[in-house]
Amino acid sequence: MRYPPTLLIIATKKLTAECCGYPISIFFIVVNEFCERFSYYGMRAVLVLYFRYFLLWDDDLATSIYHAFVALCYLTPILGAIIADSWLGKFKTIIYLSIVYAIGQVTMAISTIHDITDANRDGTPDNFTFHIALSMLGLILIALGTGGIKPCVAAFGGDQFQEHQSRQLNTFFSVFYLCINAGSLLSTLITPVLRVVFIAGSGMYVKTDPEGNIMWSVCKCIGFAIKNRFRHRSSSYPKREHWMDWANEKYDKLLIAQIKMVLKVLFLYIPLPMFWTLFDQKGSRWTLQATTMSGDFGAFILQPDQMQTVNPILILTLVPIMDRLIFPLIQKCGLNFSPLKRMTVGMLFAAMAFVSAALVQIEIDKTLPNFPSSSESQLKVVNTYSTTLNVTISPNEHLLIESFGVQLHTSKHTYSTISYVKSKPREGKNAIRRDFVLRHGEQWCEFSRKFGFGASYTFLIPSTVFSDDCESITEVEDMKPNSVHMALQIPQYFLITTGEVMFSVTGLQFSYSQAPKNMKSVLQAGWLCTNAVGNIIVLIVAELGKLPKQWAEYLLFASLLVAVSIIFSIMAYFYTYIDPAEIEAQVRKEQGLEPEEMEKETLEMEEKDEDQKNEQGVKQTKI
Ligand SMILES: CC(C)C[C@H](NC(=O)[C@@H](N)CC(C)C)C(=O)O
Repeated sequence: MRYPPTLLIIATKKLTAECCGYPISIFFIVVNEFCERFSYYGMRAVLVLYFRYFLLWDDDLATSIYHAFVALCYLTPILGAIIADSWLGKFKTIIYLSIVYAIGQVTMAISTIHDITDANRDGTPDNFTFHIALSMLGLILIALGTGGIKPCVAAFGGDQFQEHQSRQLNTFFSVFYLCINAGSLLSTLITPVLRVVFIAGSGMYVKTDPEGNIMWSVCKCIGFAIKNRFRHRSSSYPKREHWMDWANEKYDKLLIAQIKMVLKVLFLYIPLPMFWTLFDQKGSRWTLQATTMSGDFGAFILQPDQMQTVNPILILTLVPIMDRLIFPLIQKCGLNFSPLKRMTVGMLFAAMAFVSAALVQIEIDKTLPNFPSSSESQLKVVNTYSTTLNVTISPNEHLLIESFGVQLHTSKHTYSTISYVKSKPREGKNAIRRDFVLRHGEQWCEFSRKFGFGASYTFLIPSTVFSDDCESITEVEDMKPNSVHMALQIPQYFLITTGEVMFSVTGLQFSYSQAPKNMKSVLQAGWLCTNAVGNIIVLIVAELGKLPKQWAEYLLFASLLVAVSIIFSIMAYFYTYIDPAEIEAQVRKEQGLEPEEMEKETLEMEEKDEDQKNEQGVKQTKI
């Protein structure tokens, strides 16, 4: 059916100002995302330290609450999407939830002021319950804010593009991802929150109206289809093409078609959390791995947690390389590297990253001392006597003996235990050189020592220490310095980030392109939920305990992801890419309805193209 030209020129979609083919409003959206991620990652970077050193929680509790918070941040997008798509629209949802977000950050900041409850001014809060309650409230508000706006911002960005800007729309998601990572990278350096920028662009946005309580209608429609199917379960009723067609009696064909599209994509998401389970271990297992490595890069010393910044740095370089070089090259070679294939390859890269982490771990394990197990004891014997002594230890097969510094002979002599070390010093601590000053009344002496990262030392101070100016101090190396360099983690970071570019950037884009117009935020929320589930899996694995050997755990995760990627590739094989707008137009046509304004515009564009092709030079004006 063709429409008369008078109808075709009715374009109600707001005409957006363009720059290099992109709507100008996009600028405000990507800057907003930059600021939001800046604020989020800036706070997240110090969260575990806050739990550990301010609230004085132990490592396990701090890690669990941290992952629970991250999971909550990626679950709340469902709420944000419902509010946006059914009630407020994306623009207002972003504004209102940003306010919630800002209140959360302020609450969190107040919770860190220990003076509030430190009545005796001893530097320690007197009422931990107050600080814990306030910080939990702050975190919940932040999770609501960040999670709530996250699915809307990506979808809102996508909404700014018109039909003829599909190439720019794809690039937008890459630029969007670049901003996420630039924001997270810079947040470690600077802190102001500049979310005002988003409101500044208000007049330029295409603001699509929410279409009523869409989520409620979706739930009712699905519920009805299931009930109706059950009622007609007898074989005497003819089968229908899709189980959602059992809602035909009561619900609009268009809504049913839209639900089918969303369900198809959500089904495809089922195996995806496994990718995030591996990806999010950068912040936990990989950082712990880095604590047993040397961060001495000569010109600078890298702390284990700083190693994580390699990820956003690599994103900033890899996204343009992939977009401009690798993907076009693959296309030129005639290979069809479709979005779902990219995501599968992304998963395989993440699995390879874990194999690389396992290899590094094996190297590290070779350098680690033998720590006593629960059925063993560790004994250190230091001979400070002037001659060699013979030490006899009664036979005991469970005794693990190590001697340090001075000679130890096992024969007949008593020995003394100096210290007991169960693990490597945390966070790879130990500065390169330390100066010590020993004082006793008026007497003092000074000495200086060079230490290795992750090493542990004992100093034996004899009674003659002040008379020989600290010369007689004996240094005992309890534990050797970390000898495996942190640079060895770079390959695993490179592999996981390459995987991320293929998986995450593509997933973001795919979720937008396959969603019906009124459910774009919902699918973005579904996509973000895969991350939440991934974090919950990390939580469960961390709580259930791990394999005795860390490298084996890395290999287990790698194998699981390979298995999941095979399942995903099979599911992807049966997935047919759709153009939601086309399907919606077709259903409308079948129902004898007028095409939507958007579609009129599409038709207008098509008309234009046709006109140009025919070289008729007929110009159409939009009013
Ligand atoms: C897509 C999201 C689940 C995660 C995304 N994260 C990243 O882009 C990371 N490379 C950032 C890095 C600092 C961990 C996000 O939107 O934050």
